[in-house]
Amino acid sequence: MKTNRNLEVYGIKNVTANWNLSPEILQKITVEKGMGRETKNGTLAINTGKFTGRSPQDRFIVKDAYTTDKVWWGKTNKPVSQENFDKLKNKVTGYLSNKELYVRDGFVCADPAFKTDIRTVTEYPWSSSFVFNMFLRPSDEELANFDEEWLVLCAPGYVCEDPKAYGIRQGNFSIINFTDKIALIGGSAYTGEIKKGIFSALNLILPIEKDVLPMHCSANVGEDGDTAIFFGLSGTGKTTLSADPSRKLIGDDEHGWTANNTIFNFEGGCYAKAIDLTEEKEPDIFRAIKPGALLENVVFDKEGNVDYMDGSITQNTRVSYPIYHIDNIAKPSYANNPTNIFFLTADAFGVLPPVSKLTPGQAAYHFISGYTAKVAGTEAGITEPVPSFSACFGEPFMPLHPTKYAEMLSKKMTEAGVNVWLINTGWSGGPYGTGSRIKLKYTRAMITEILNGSLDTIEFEQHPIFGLFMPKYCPNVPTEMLNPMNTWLNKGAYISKAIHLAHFFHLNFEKFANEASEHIIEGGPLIDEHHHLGEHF
Ligand SMILES: Nc1ncnc2c1ncn2[C@@H]1O[C@H](COP(=O)(O)OP(=O)(O)O)[C@@H](O)[C@H]1O
Ligand SMILES: C=C(OP(=O)(O)O)C(=O)O
Ligand SMILES: [Mn+2]
Repeated sequence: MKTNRNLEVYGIKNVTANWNLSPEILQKITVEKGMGRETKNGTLAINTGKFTGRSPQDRFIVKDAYTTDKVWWGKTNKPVSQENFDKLKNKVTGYLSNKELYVRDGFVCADPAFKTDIRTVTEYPWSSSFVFNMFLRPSDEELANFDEEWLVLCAPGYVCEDPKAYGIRQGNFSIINFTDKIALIGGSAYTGEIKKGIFSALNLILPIEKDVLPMHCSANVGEDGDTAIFFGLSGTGKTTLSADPSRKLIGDDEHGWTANNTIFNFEGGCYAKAIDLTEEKEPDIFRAIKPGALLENVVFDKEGNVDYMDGSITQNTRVSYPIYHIDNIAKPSYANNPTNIFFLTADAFGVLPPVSKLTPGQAAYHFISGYTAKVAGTEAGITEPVPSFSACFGEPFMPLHPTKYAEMLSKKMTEAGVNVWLINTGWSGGPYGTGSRIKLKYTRAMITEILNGSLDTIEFEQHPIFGLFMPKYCPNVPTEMLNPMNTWLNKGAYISKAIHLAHFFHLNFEKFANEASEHIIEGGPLIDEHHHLGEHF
């Protein structure tokens, strides 16, 4: 059934709807309305207002017959009733009525077998530019056959005045309704809520209905067709490290792994961090910032020169652009099974080795644990790195129990015979504040050498506390940094910090211990929960 172009069916009345405007026109409108400005090279720059990052505490899922038994309810997936959702949706559609709105019909999932049409109705013109950049852009034919499956309603200007009466926490909210297939966003203009809302929806639908493993990862593919994927929480390097001129980019944030031994991108664009961006360090991303891209919360002077070092609005300055702003891309955005999987973690303690190889048990353990330090900005209230565990390297977006995803991943990894690596893109030489962040050029070199097969013949040594296997040598990387203990002045301090972190791992894993098999539990740190060192020490 084809969808017609009538917003009244959603309860949005008497509007001037601007349908599928081009990025050029949206940019013109945004500037004319004083909602944004052009930087020196003609890129549109806007401010997202009060929210410059996602607000995970205000993310809800409607608890109903479809979701009740499927969702892993708790702090991450908070329930809201159908009744409250309906009331709030009425408020939002009432608010959006009598306005000039921007509607975009696009889709997600680059593999045609999973194509899902999405209509996004936004209050602001530049939100529609974001959607153009980030979702997949239908051809004329696809547009003519557009068959709306999901609806995103994005009303940043609507702030709920009486949140308690609607079962929500505060004025802003992001709610997913799986039965009505609606993502309802109010009170926040942060564009990441739009993409991560639909991602969260796919993270339940795809594994349950389509036997596809959804992954919070970036992906690229080499000339020989060898695919690499990079899991990691926000700020760990998915976008940066997947933009590698020698490999074709598949996508920077959200992918599915199918039962047919392929992986595909959900999106049609990239959403990169812009803080401290330089052309020298990140040439592909820097050059992707041209007309069509959308800069968020960056600071620039009267002439429009952007100062990427300036984090005075937020550390989470961002830019979205369609994937074709990157030169070397896979077309369409899919490829065969990965041969290498990288788990990216930004360890704020300076404990984890910059590169290590994981056994299957360790891979499952670290995937379920999802250790990283949250870096400043992407989530409200985070201003300096905080150690955290986020199951599947993406807990805020995963509606199902983490072991569901872990089981699928384990099975696929074994079938595909893939190598799994843990890459610490965070600190070495001591904790955040005393040590320094591992240089991007060294992290890139480690990944390049792994992908070239240089580490296939290298000897590994086992980390005494984490049990991880660290290469003794890696071309183009200083040898002394490969074992993190060497980078600390005080070895005793290193060992006690490592034990401290191992203890955090054990504490966090307790909640999964009942579900996890012996072989997964053995993939954890070698010391037991009472700080006793194992035989390897
Ligand atoms: N060794 C490193 N590896 C990866 N990124 C690094 C490294 N050192 C610093 N960075 C910076 O960390 C940030 C990583 O962010 P990004 O790639 O956007 O992460 P994600 O896509 O996982 O959210 C970038 O700003 C990058 O320049
Ligand atoms: C856009 C986001 O993703 P990431 O930081 O992982 O790129 C986000 O988490 O808001
Ligand atoms: Mn990213």
